[in-house]
Amino acid sequence: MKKGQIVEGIIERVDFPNKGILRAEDGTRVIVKNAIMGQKVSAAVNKVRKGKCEGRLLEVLEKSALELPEPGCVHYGICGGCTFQSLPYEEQLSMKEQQVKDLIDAVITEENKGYEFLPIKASPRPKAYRNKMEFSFGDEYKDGPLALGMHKRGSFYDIVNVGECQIVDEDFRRVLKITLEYFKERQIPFYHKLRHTGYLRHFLVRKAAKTGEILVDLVTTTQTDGLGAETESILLDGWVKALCEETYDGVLKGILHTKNDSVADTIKNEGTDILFGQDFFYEELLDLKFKITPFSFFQTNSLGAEVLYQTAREFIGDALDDEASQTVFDLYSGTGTIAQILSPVAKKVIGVEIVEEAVVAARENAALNGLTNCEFIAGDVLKVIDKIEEKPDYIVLDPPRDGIHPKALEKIIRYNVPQMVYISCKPTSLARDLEVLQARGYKVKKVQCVDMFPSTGNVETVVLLSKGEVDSKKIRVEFSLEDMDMSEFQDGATYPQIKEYVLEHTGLKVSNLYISQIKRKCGIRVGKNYNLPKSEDSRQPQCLPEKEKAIREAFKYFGMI
Ligand SMILES: C[S@@+](CC[C@H](N)C(=O)[O-])C[C@H]1O[C@@H](n2cnc3c(N)ncnc32)[C@H](O)[C@@H]1O
Repeated sequence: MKKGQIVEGIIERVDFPNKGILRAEDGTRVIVKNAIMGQKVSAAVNKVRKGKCEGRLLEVLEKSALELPEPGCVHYGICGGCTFQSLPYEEQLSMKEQQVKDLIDAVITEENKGYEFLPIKASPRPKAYRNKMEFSFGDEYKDGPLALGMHKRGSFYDIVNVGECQIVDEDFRRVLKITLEYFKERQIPFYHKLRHTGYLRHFLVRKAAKTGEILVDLVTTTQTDGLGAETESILLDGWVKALCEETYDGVLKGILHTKNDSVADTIKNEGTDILFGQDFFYEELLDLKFKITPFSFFQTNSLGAEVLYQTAREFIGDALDDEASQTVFDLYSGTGTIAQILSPVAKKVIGVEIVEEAVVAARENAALNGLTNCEFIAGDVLKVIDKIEEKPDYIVLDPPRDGIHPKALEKIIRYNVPQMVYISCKPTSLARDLEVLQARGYKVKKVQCVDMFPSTGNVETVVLLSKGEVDSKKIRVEFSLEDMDMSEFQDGATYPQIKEYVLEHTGLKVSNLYISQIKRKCGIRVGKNYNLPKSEDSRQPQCLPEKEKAIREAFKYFGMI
């Protein structure tokens, strides 16, 4: 198989999250992203590495028998947001369930083979389920009119207007439409990612499912020279007026303006002004109230989150015997949702979360809910757990997509608690961490998927882990980092892994050359002659400071520095 070759075939299956597998005529398996099981497609091979072949979807030649006659959204196929909109919801659920089961079965040890894989739980709303969207400004095609919506499928630059988006409700669509029309009429320039010029970048909308409260945030650069006769404050005042006039009274709680001049294509908080109202809103989950600020983590499907937390609570309920005397650790606690849900059944809950703003919100939320046995600590789990004096009887883990840092996982395992619940939003990282946990004596008891992201390839998984019959308090378990399979993380963290991490966390694309430059700066071994200049005085492009920072962050994550 060669790069550039065109292949045709039927998609045999789809691996997590959206990797269609096509069997080419010569028997080679080609990964075709965004294809659906049963579709006949053509693809252009764009990567051939170590026996793995990837292709870019060119055309769907024949629909799959599984697909609906009409997809559920007019933007389907163009918008990069939803891959599985054309599959009936039941099919989406069984596909995700199978993908997670396959990933877990591939790592499950012989003695854990009898674990219970419970049927997937559906999102209470398969449509209009999101409480948060990050829309981008751009043009629909080169030098086309202003657009505000999602990235086109497979494009880093082009934006598609998503005025009829089905995974949000009418209020999202209304504020989106008002905002696009307002800035389009005034011909306000969008931030051009290649030229680094322009003003409008992103539009963040959050709406609570239970309270109906809305918070919006316009993210711009500080480049106000393109605003013509209008000064920035007149322009923004007009936008606020337009939103307030056309949005129902009382539900629009705050209109914010965030300035961000970073090269990375992610929403960052470099200073936020309140243009109207307040910079927070309230949501309710399982009879508890939560204050949410623009940049702190909160599950994006509120009703689905209730199902997720209920599932975790049921698993924990099975495990906590003498509830009133147990100390529970909620690691990676965000705004403290899980801690507060567990508070009534524990002596004390300690949450650890890296985002300071989320910790402040968690404390406020606990007070708001009248809970007095929750403590929240700001910092990296890896470091904070060395400083906590109390020992947990029970641990709940809800890490970010990359899973748990191996050194943090080691420290967590050292607590030797009899039971843990692991909530994961990325089954591939979950499977990796389960391998370590099993090797350290944890048994996988139960696994259940909860669909929080209908029409997309993502899914949450809840796992109950147990030390089995072993009385953990009497056993001293010795292990060291040398015993662990750290190959994925040590200076062996591969270039593709570093690139993926940087892209996922900052939106920046970095080259092998830049990674190797920063490796050298950090004193990390670089493969012999890897991207060395051909001669001493030859000039190579130098890594921009922002990309250097992102690469260093990745090195830190992988424990390389
Ligand atoms: C999937 S969220 C879970 C949040 C919370 N449990 C919930 O359900 O709302 C993961 C959280 O881990 C936090 N986080 C990421 N890396 C961390 C680290 N190294 N130490 C502590 N928290 C971290 C993120 O900021 C985020 O709030």
